[in-house]
Amino acid sequence: MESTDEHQALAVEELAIKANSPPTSYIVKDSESTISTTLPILEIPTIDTTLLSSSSFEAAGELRRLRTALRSCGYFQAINHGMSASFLDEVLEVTGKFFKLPLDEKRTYSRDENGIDGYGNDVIYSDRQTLDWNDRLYLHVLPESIRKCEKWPRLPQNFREILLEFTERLRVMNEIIVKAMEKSLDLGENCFLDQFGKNPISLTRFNFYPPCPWPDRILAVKPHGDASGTTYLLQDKEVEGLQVLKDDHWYRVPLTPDAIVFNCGDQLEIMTNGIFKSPIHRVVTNKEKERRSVALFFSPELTSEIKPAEGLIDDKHPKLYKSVIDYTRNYFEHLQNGRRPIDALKI
Ligand SMILES: O=C(O)CCC(=O)C(=O)O
Ligand SMILES: [Fe+2]
Repeated sequence: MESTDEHQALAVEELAIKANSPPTSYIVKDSESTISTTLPILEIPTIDTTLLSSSSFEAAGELRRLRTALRSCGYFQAINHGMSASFLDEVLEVTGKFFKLPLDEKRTYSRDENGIDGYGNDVIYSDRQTLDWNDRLYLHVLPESIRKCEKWPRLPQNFREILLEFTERLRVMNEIIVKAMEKSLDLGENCFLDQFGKNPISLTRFNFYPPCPWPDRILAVKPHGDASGTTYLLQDKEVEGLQVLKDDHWYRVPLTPDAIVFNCGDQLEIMTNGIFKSPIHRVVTNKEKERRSVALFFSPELTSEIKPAEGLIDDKHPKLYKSVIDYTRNYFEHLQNGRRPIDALKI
């Protein structure tokens, strides 16, 4: 178990069993991050989703809290989102069941060389890359025309049904939240929604993090800002791991039973001319326990031009980002080469 190539061909779940020393390609370089699991907890506000779209007196206060949260750290926890606790349990349960299938079965859904959808781990762009201690399944769900149905697990049997339901619930919630963002910044209706286009893209990432014997040297997901417009995360109920960089310090994101963790992605940072932050976050590993999470990313349709909203730009607030079409195209390559993809668009 010494050669780098050999490690790269393995699923992380296999490495977790076979490696008897930390695999070189997974060890975090000193310059990248100092890993600690004993950090302060990030106080992220709780936002009532239903209240955001109501016309009640309290709605204005909720919109202000939303704006404050997204300006300061780009995160909040959404409650009152209409999904029952038992449904969210099912989402985590089908995720766990999929990753517990035999490796050979999971590999029938392996990602194609140039594709995104399917089962696998980090795509290798260079031999200096640091790999993540994470097996994952990526599936596009919306628009229907871009689904790669052959990568959708047939087991567990209710997997597809749960994925469709979860996506539909979050699609509706995303519209409420994006509209609330427009309102909170006093922008015209649909100013951001129009940039998402008629057929926004939804991409789901099912994450499985096996226990890692070297949590102080290996990260489960290295620091990144999401490529999306908006991200909705269902965290494991018992095992923490997500950390966020705020004012140059790392904080732990608390577990949020029955809540959905929201964060802005890079494309929303661009649309808001940097007012809302796409937070840098990472995931640490756990020595004893495995962890699951499900992230759902909404992005503008591929032909849509993403740009800072006109209403946010004036003499005092110049445009900070160039316009871009298909932001996600070069995202992974930049990221895996240690660059922050959004920096390439800064004016
Ligand atoms: O597993 C988590 O808590 C977060 C995962 C994440 O950041 C991602 O999938 O982009
Ligand atoms: Fe992320």
